[in-house]
Amino acid sequence: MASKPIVVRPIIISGPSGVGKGTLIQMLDDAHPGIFTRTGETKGNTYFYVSEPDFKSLIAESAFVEYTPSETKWQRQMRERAIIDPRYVFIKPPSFDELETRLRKRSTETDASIEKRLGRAKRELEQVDASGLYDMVLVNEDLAVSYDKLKAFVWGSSTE
Ligand SMILES: Nc1ncnc2c1ncn2[C@@H]1O[C@H](COP(=O)(O)OP(=O)(O)OP(=O)(O)O)[C@@H](O)[C@H]1O
Repeated sequence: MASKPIVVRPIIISGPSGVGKGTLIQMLDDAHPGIFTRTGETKGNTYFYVSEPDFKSLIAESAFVEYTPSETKWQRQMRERAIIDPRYVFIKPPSFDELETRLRKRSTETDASIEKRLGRAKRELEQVDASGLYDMVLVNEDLAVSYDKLKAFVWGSSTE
């Protein structure tokens, strides 16, 4: 008897900069090495940063299979094309002030960069509820509670 194919549904975790995505993903990865990220996949190694002029040149050279200026638009395109069927999680901060506090405490950005990230976060947060895109919207207040909720979603079907 032929065995049933295993259907793997990727999980796309998004949310404003500084909300705690990396922290939560790291916790999942530590608990289950190799399932969520490949060994050796790290920021600054797996991702490549280019300047805006270089990015525009690459677009002109058709170097990308796909690019988009807006995350929401990209996620909508993914859904509509239905090539893969990911589950989408959006991580929200408990408040905008708390997001700012986390970004400042992390001390990885200049003030100008923090302002830019906060401006973008405001626009992203305004779109989330109306977008209807997300299978789970998780407010990352207490890290341990958030991790439990994320785990329940990843391994089960909880949408809370
Ligand atoms: N629930 C939480 N309560 C308090 N601080 C938190 C919580 N979750 C994460 N943090 C802290 O907030 C900061 C930002 O977290 P993190 O770097 O994971 O954000 P990110 O969403 O991955 O950001 P980016 O998209 O810029 O990489 C870190 O210093 C992290 O320790």
